[in-house]
Amino acid sequence: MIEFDDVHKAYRVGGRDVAALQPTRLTIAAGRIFGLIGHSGAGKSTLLRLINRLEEPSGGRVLVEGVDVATLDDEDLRRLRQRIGMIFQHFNLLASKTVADNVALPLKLAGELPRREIDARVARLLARVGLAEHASKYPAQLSGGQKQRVGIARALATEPSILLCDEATSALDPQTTASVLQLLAELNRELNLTIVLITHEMEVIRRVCDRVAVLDAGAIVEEGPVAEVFLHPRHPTTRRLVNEAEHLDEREQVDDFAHVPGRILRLTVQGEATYAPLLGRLARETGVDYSILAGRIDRIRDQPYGQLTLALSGGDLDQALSRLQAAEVQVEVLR
Ligand SMILES: Nc1ncnc2c1ncn2[C@@H]1O[C@H](COP(=O)(O)OP(=O)(O)OP(=O)(O)O)[C@@H](O)[C@H]1O
Repeated sequence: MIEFDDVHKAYRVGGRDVAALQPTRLTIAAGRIFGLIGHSGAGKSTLLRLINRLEEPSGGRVLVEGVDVATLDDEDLRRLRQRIGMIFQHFNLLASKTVADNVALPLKLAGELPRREIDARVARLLARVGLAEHASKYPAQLSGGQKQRVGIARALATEPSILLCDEATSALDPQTTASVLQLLAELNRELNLTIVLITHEMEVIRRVCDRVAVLDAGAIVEEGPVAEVFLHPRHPTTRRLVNEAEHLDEREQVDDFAHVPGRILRLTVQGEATYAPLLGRLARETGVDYSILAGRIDRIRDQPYGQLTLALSGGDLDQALSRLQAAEVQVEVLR
């Protein structure tokens, strides 16, 4: 578990303090994938780097597995960092070393394992991330996705319980992003690894995270289970981030529907109910007509969900609304 207990951070710039993180309380449960999202400059990297003390807090306490990281001496801090792996947007691999030597590096620096065991662990890790045949290549000979897999193998070399991901997929194309996120989700399950990832893309959060915190101007403005935050965003920044992911413009959408007659509703369905023949039945039983104005059926991590914007007209509208509510559909009346 990682806890932020009233942690704040200001950087000293040109003789004055610039606040990067407002006093923050946050708990990140062990074994889960926790996402931090926000626009550029929101304070995501600062928050992440406080966990392994790459940044020192200006106040408050950061607790990792119950230990206040500020109290650690150099030796204990070194051990903490072995338990916290980290991967980066631009991979940070050493160009002059082979893939295998990059992965072996943290183990050589730790100086705790004999050469034979290091080699065996590196081979195991490279096989796990799908790079067994690339062990003696150099980073320049790899694709972006392969480089990030090397980064992941290196981060896992010291068998950490926590993995910090700093915009780990931001330099990758969508397909490669999906496969790297899939790998992170598998590692989370196999190793019971706690993953904290930062991103500016809601899609990344939707695909892999269990919980999410939204950062805006150095403050957490919304925090909760991904399905809750993604499907029912409350803060304007969260709504903007969700709309960016959906390629929607909230204002435009309302204007688009101005000429559509009837009541306009947004329906949200989660789990197996997503696939139920809901609308046909509703139309038959209540006599309402429906038209679908916008919608998406997809998954949040492994859970299906559907979100549809509908116009309903004719028939018994009140009965239609109460039937929808009874069918475990969340209904928002937009107009
Ligand atoms: N070392 C530093 N010295 C001075 N100011 C800093 C430093 N690091 C970050 N800042 C400032 O702190 C604020 C938060 O930065 P941070 O990098 O944590 O945000 P971020 O959300 O990770 O942004 P990005 O997505 O652009 O990396 C910004 O205003 C930034 O300019």
